Amino acid sequence: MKIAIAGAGAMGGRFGSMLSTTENPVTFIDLWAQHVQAINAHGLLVHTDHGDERVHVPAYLPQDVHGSFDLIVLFTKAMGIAPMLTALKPVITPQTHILVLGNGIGNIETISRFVPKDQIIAGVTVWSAALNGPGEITMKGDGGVTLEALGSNEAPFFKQVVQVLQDAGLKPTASHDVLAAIWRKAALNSVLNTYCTILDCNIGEFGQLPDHDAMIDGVLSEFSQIAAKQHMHFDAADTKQLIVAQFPDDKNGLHYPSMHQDMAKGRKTEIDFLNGYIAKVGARKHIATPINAMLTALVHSKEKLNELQSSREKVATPV
Ligand SMILES: NC(=O)C1=CN([C@@H]2O[C@H](COP(=O)(O)OP(=O)(O)OC[C@H]3O[C@@H](n4cnc5c(N)ncnc54)[C@H](OP(=O)(O)O)[C@@H]3O)[C@@H](O)[C@H]2O)C=CC1
Ligand SMILES: CC(C)(CO)C(=O)C(=O)O
Repeated sequence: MKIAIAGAGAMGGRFGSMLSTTENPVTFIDLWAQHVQAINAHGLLVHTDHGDERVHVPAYLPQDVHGSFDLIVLFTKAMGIAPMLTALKPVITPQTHILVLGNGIGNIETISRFVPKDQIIAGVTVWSAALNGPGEITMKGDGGVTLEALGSNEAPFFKQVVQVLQDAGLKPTASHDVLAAIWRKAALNSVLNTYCTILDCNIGEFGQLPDHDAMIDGVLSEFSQIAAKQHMHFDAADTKQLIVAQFPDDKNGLHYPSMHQDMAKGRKTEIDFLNGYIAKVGARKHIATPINAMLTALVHSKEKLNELQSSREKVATPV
């Protein structure tokens, strides 16, 4: 199976590195030229629980990729999906399947604008990773993948994908209700990613805060109301269990969520696909979602402050 990782940052780097241990050829595709150059020059430097290694996988800018792929694993941010698929149009054929495991609600709808539903495999992952700089990632802790073929889980290609993920040690589980899994993961991210970003802490530290219970319950109760309105299966108690399961150091306790990483780098976050989605639907359907609306406003305010501070620094730096 010819595999491309489109968006070879933290998670793309992790999945590409692990998949490259199987017999299937892997190609990295990323928009960041310096990152692509570093991977091609020295391999991707990967810090793991078992030491450091260099992973040698060819990397390309989207406009330089040729040929076609059986599977494109999308690991851009939610807002990067449409630009990446637009750039990859020439290498997407009717045989190409797109696997999307990124965070947020609405990714399937975005991808459906580019390929028919039966070419999409959707899911979620609680593996974690951090992009340290060009050509270097950290991938520690434990995780898993939940996925479903939007065509049929009985399709031979889907079974092959599950086997390849299994061979790579990525711990896949085939699901028959991936939308419920996506909502559960989005709720987890709307708690962990958002609070850790606002409070500037990692997941283990958040778990030690005396008020973490009330903070979790506030977000999840509004998720429950919006899910019920949309006829979506959502179990707040089960989601809370999954959140609490991330606190130990050997799970994701030492991890700074991807939103925290984005904020630290002065990038836009995925807040509009998480708490922001709940607040937006709440406003449209006249359901009060004050907690998710306030958290969304706080994260957008931090993004704005980053922007103001960096433009002040630019003005202050002599040329
Ligand atoms: N990091 C983690 O531990 C986890 C992340 N996820 C999810 O996986 C997906 C990929 O995340 P992650 O690997 O952390 O991301 P990274 O920032 O490490 O990079 C992923 C890719 O997204 C692009 N990108 C980064 N920021 C932006 C932005 N503001 N706008 C558009 N494109 C951007 C990068 O492109 P460029 O080369 O141009 O920078 C890169 O190709 C996200 O949906 C994330 O929520 C899920 C589970 C865990
Ligand atoms: C690892 C995890 C689950 C932490 O919230 C995540 O999805 C992220 O960092 O975006």
